[in-house]
Amino acid sequence: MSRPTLFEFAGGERAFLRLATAHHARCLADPELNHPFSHEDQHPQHVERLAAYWAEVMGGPPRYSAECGDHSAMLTMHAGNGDMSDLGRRFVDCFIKAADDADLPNDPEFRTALENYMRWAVAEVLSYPDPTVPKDLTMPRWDWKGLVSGTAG
Ligand code: HEM
Repeated sequence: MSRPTLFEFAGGERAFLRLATAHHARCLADPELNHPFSHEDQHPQHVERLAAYWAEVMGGPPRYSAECGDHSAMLTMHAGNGDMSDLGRRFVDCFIKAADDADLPNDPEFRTALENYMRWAVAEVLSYPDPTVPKDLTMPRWDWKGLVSGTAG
């Protein structure tokens, strides 16, 4: 029998929704991260979109690509903000703690894969301090061993 994807192992869409909800709550509670997340024009479905994005990266259905946008659009949304390394560290920290809040499986290999993904993903977001992001970057796919396919960042 083949090993489940990280998406399946986490518990599927409901688990990712719990993770994104917990992560967003932690971002709002952070004294620095709450600023970027406190704009009035915040997308009303931000948490659902974030959950769909992470789920797709971890082997879930391609809902983000089908309904929300592509990887280049996601990076463009974060680009052009100069040095965000402090926010990036805080973002990773919130993500690690949110995995506990959301009751994701406590398996050490699973948690390491999640953490490695988020460190990699934040580094990619931070690599665009200027507004220009290449078009048509493919969605990354992350598995137990790391990056399987998609942008090399
Ligand atoms: C420095 C760290 C980060 C900050 C401060 C940040 C901040 C934000 C903000 C302010 C939004 C827009 C919310 C809205 O108006 O709806 C957003 C959207 C989003 N972010 Fe981040 N983000 C960070 C890192 C990341 C990373 C590393 C990922 C991916 C792993 C990510 C994935 C997304 C996605 C998928 C959306 C929703 C896009 C959509 O609505 O289609 N973010 N982020």
